[in-house]
Amino acid sequence: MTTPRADDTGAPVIRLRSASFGYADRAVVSGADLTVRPGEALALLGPNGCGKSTLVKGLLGLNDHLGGEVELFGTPLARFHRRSRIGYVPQRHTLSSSVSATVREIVATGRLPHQGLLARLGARDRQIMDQALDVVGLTDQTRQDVSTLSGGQQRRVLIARALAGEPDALVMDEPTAGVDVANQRLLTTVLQRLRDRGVGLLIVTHEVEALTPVLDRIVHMSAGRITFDGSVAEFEQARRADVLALGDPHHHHHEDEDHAPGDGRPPAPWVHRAGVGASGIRREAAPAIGAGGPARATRRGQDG
Ligand SMILES: Nc1ncnc2c1ncn2[C@@H]1O[C@H](COP(=O)(O)OP(=O)(O)OP(=O)(O)O)[C@@H](O)[C@H]1O
Repeated sequence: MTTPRADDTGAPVIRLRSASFGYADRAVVSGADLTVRPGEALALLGPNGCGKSTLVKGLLGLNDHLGGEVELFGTPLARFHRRSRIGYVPQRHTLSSSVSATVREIVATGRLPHQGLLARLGARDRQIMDQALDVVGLTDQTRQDVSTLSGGQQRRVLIARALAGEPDALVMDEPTAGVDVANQRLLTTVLQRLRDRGVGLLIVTHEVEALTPVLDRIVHMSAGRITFDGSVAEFEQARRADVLALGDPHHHHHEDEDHAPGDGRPPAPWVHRAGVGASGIRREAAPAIGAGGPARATRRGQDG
């Protein structure tokens, strides 16, 4: 039995149209248009606090969807239930030191959606887990308690867990943070292989250089808005021309730099997307979303 690696209908794995996300009705990300197709790898860049994590969590239904449309594999977010098709590596390791679990046990949870209730791990499950542990370089640590691992090793456990789920799309929030160069390379090779098999990849990162061989496109955000969406070469051009006010991708800025006011620059010619380029790069605070009523945007898919 073979599992299809990409959506049969050819629908984008992720599609946002003018999507807004936030917390408790405060929009942090506004008017985001973004499409990830099967076999496409995108990096999402931008300064600290611009809303990258909010965007990726939002499209997974992990915070408030305040406007616009979100579709996963062609299905509106509110009606999407095949969660196991999307692997998610959250930002910062969330493996609590108060929970005692081995590396293998954590990775095994990645197989849960593929098992029946109370089902035991079969030979195939074990094989996939072994492969996942191998590609992140943790084969020798499988019996170790995760609380004894370094931050970078814990990130690799979370990556292995996501890989063990055999997802058709992978959303990763800074997967290479704290991971040494050798393992970053390993991860890049794995991501390349997944992409070639039709898996769609959306990767939030501050370390785009390590991932460049995998990437089809780079998306850049600033102050809650997507300000660039283009090829790696176009991004490099834009960066060299300094038309995006990209800043230093490694720069960790302070609280008060968040949502910097407009810098008055003209819209970047590199911004390909209709609606961003056409209206220029908007850097002012996002308009209040949902002012027309309490409409929970998560229901939009059903309403219209
Ligand atoms: N759970 C939350 N509740 C309320 N506000 C939040 C929450 N998480 C993030 N925010 C706010 O949303 C804004 C964007 O944060 P987000 O984490 O999405 O940025 P980011 O681009 O991923 O930053 P970084 O590169 O530092 O990870 C920030 O102003 C932050 O304070």
